[in-house]
Amino acid sequence: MIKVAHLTKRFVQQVAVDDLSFTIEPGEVVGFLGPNGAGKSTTMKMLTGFLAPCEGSISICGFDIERQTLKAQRQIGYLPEGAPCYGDMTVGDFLVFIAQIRGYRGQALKERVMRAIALVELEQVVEQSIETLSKGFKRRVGLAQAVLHEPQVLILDEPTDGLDPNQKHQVRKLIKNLAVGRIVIISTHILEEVGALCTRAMLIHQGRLLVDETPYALQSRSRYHQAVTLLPEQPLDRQLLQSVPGVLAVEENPLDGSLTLVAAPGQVIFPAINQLIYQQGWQVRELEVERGRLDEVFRSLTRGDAA
Ligand SMILES: Nc1ncnc2c1ncn2[C@@H]1O[C@H](COP(=O)(O)OP(=O)(O)OP(=O)(O)O)[C@@H](O)[C@H]1O
Repeated sequence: MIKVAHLTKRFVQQVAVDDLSFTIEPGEVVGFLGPNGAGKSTTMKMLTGFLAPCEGSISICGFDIERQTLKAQRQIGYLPEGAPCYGDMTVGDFLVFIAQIRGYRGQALKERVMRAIALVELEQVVEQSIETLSKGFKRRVGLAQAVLHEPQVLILDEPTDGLDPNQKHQVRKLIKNLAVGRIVIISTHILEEVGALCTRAMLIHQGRLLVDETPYALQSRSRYHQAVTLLPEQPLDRQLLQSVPGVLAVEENPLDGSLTLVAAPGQVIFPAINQLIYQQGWQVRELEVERGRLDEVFRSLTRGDAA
């Protein structure tokens, strides 16, 4: 378990982290969200013991990060932002080096390195120098060093930043596999990642914890929660659509000519819309219900508008 109480970090110019408190249980995958400069990386650096807090306490699996730093750090695998590695080393040599730093020798070292290589599927590049790898493989090498000692806690700073969609998919799959029974904290600017990967979303803004809930609950704050979007094959009677009970607004999407019917808060409009389409005999090519738009929720919360 991770317990954070009243965590605060001040730099000369500003407060980067401002009185954060939370606990995280094994099995949780927590997404740190927030605009640039929100304090996500600073929080991660304090969680991993690389930066001392000004105030507050952090306990990692029962070990205090300031008083029992090494014991706490043994529980943690950390992928820093950008995943710096030694570029001129081969992947294999780098992982052996990390295993040695972690205190492994002989057969145990060999086994750890082999297991990490297998876990993040690095077999084909073991002999290659790190600087010649694609971004996706570099990130995987970063993940391999983070999981080598099989830590209970994984802290991953923007693990899919800059990757192409295939690589993103692969790294997310890896993280999901690694998450079983562990605590995983990732920071990300990619909102879809939160829905795809996380069991819990923590939105940090100006160093403060603004929201701490499931990704679904976060989506439900959207104006478009339960909205129905339809792509008609003919012009539809908008007034009729607008008059359906629970419909708050009808919006046209000029890019594809589809219509989005916004539901009033707490209303479910899909069945009534579906019925209306059937009754009127309208030809509709696509019809879908939205869970909500995370980018809109993110913007409204971090700009201070009501969500
Ligand atoms: N070593 C430092 N010295 C002074 N200020 C710092 C230092 N590290 C971070 N900051 C400041 O603290 C604030 C929080 O930075 P942090 O890197 O934690 O944000 P972030 O949420 O990770 O941002 P991003 O999404 O851009 O990575 C920023 O205003 C940053 O400029």
